[in-house]
Amino acid sequence: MAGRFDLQGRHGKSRVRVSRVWRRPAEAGGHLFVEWSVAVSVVSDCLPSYTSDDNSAIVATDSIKNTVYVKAKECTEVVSMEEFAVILGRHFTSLYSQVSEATVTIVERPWERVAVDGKPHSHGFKLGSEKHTTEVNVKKSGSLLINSGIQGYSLLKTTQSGFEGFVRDRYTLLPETRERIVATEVTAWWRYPFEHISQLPSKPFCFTQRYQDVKKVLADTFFGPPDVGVYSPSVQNTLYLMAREVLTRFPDIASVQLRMPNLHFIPVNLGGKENPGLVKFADDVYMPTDEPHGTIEATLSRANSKL
Ligand SMILES: O=c1[nH]c(=O)c2[nH]c(=O)[nH]c2[nH]1
Repeated sequence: MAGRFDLQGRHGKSRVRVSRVWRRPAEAGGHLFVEWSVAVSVVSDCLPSYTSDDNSAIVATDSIKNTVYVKAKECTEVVSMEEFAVILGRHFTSLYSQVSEATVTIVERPWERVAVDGKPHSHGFKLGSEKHTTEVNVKKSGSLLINSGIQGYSLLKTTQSGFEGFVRDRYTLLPETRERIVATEVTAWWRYPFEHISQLPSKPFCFTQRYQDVKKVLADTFFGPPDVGVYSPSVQNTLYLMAREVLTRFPDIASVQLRMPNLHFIPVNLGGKENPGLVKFADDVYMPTDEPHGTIEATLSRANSKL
């Protein structure tokens, strides 16, 4: 077989759901709570398990799943999802000689502390919408890649958006406009600059704070100032300004990728022979639809980045 085929495999466990509570007293801010869906995938030298009945090198995916709970238990101090992913990646690549590489992906369920009578509750949470995600790759050498992101960040504004000057040919029906609703569900990914375990910051929780900061910069740029907003000539331009602001504000983010579907709100004009002008659109009644929708995405990196 050797020489004829090149076999590369990986295995792991997906959708390992784990929650953890860190029980701080109310005076210290109350309980911290997270719910994560973890996926672990290892590159492991266990080729005989593919080509024969020899499973002797396989770290069972069931053991991989168990490890997620063991490590969660061991995290007696608060950790961010990025740190937890690094802990798992280091574990698999250091404990098992046959594992050369591990990729750990985590999606957080967005439980948010509730406020009762305007006061943050010490142990009450409600589910939010957009999700923090991370994908961490750890190699046996200690080399590292950390990407984090946001999924399902739904943003909409009712004005200060238009679309003009695009190609007009025999296929074009869309009227030009300087007044429309723009809505999207942002997916963002960005890369942190740490390329080796030894470069990781020791300050706990900085990844979580950075997620909150990026989220705010994305939304603030999308919306503009609260009273007047900011005009968007296209989703493309708004996407670029959002990405540029992330790189400008956070020098340690090397590149950012944004996917922003254009979720259409179509002007409603109804009328027939007998009832012309039954509903005449005056920037008021729309038909929302996400099928079909525009797809707009781009990656912005620093020009001199080696990444
Ligand atoms: O902001 C937009 N970008 C497009 O590329 C596009 N295409 C389209 O039909 N509407 C829009 N809007």
